[in-house]
Amino acid sequence: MKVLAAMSGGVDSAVAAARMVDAGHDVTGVHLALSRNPQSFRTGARGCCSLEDSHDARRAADALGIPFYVWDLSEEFRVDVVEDFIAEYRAGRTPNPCLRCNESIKFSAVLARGLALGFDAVATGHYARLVQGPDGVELHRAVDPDKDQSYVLGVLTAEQLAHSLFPLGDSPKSQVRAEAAARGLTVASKPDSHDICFIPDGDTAAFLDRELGTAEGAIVDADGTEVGRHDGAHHFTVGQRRGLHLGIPAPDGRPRYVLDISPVTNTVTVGPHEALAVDTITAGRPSWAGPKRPGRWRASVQVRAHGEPLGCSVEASDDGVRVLLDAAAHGIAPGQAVVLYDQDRVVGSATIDSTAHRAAA
Ligand SMILES: Nc1ncnc2c1ncn2[C@@H]1O[C@H](COP(=O)(O)OP(=O)(O)OP(=O)(O)O)[C@@H](O)[C@H]1O
Repeated sequence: MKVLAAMSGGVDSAVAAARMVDAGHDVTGVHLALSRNPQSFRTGARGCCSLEDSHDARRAADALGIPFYVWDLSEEFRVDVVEDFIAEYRAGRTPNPCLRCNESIKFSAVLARGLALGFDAVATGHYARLVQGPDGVELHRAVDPDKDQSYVLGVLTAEQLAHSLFPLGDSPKSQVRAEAAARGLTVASKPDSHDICFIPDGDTAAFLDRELGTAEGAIVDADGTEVGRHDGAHHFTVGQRRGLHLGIPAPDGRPRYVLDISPVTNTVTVGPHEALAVDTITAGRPSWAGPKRPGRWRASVQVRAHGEPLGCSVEASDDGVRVLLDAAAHGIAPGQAVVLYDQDRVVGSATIDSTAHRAAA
């Protein structure tokens, strides 16, 4: 097979590419330049699009003896990932940019280019497994639960999965690092990336302040009483407890959590933990990793990256899904994805629009 290995300059994608070479595929490495302002060698700051990363990816490709290219997808990334991220916060929602990047860059723009150039598949260092099932290729959780990235891959369609390869899904991270060292790859000890790649200093609030500006507004209790002030509703996420700096303590002395963000009135509503309880999720922009299931069916749902799977029933329509949780859950934020699983297998995903409590309806 002709395989395009997406090489970030990190240890995972270097080992993924190496395994593709070992498997006898005709492998070409590609590094994506995603930022117009790559971090300089002098700052030492690291993002997925820094010059160091591009250099590391090239060195890994050289060590593997494979051709290597850098593709500039910074405009697509700016529009589809960064602008979407900013717009979502502007709308009072909490986006997941890694998921959007997988959806529109790595397995869309890159895959489309790769297929047009005669490649059969894109291989990445994501931790997830592809399993051949009765209806085609299935996406499953990785064996290493701490590294499992099936949630951020939950947006991939059956068509995209058919042209994807995840060579690391069966391996624990420790094994991947040891393998990189044994192969003599210089990235073997490079630290894992954690933050949002286009915010390398990790200060999301400052990034959003620069993009959206600051705007003072009210923090109110559920009955509308003002209990504090904020300087930008985009600093908050539904379920957040820290950083509220309420002027007036709650009468019962218990902590308050963000219940709702209204961008129209620039108001943040807070309340006690139990007021966060919801058991019904309405989500749009659905995508299906296999055939869409009619009627009401059982699944487990993950509502945030690294969240626990929750038992639920699902009703799917053309424009979204309704998820009926078996038990109420707390802090489910609009803008995040619901990823639906059948055991370890991803069935599909959608983006949370609203939540409700059936008993309160
Ligand atoms: N700038 C990039 N260019 C090419 N591929 C990339 C880039 N960023 C990420 N990828 C691909 O997406 C995969 C997952 O990206 P993620 O940001 O989660 O990296 P990671 O788990 O830290 O992996 P790595 O150790 O390879 O950086 C990478 O393993 C790689 O295959």
